[in-house]
Amino acid sequence: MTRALTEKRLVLATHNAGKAREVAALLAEHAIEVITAGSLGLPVPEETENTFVGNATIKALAAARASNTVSLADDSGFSVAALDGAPGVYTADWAEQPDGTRDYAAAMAKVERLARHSPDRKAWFSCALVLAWPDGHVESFLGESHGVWVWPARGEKGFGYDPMFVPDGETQSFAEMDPARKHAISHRAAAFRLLSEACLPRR
Ligand SMILES: O=c1nc[nH]c2c1ncn2[C@H]1C[C@H](O)[C@@H](COP(=O)(O)OP(=O)(O)OP(=O)(O)O)O1
Ligand SMILES: [Mg+2]
Repeated sequence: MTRALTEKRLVLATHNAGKAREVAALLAEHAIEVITAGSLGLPVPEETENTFVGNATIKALAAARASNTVSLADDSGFSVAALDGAPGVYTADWAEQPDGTRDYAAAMAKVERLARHSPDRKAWFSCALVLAWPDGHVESFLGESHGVWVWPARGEKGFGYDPMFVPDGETQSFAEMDPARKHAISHRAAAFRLLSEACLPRR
């Protein structure tokens, strides 16, 4: 049985500020407040699964158990058809530098270098959203946004790989468009729509 989300506050189990901003905005539309994992000093669990839903489940359950509060995790990534779906669940790893910081310009350049020889420019973002309760119950949702990768990367808005992705039917990259536009058509918005249909009681 699907479990409804009746709480008005939940823990957002992410340490990524770009994601936190987008998910908090989606929740605010339903008058749900967010407690950040950072403010509770929650540990960053290892993402050992090979699916987005698997890794989001690890992060959501760890936060729910540690905080004794219903928690929402987002695991997401960028996939390129010519690379058989890579970097996929390893999207964050491709940006990781030896000193632990992330360099997205370098990560995007790596994608371009490996994919430039293929005429197939199809790419997509995926987002798994998992809600977890302290008793171990979970609800999972997967959203995608399909389009093409472009080079050179363009735009300053958004975060991560946004500058090299143009969704189908759009001319601007995710990093060029108004945040409200990304918000309406993104993988994260698609997953959130499913979550909201399944778990958010209609008022
Ligand atoms: O809308 C997006 N626009 C651009 N890039 C994006 C997007 N959504 C995810 N991404 C990238 C960021 C990160 O390189 C990877 C997710 O990795 P992922 O492990 O899920 O998140 P994370 O480590 O940044 O934060 P955390 O695990 O604490 O939630 O995909
Ligand atoms: Mg992560």
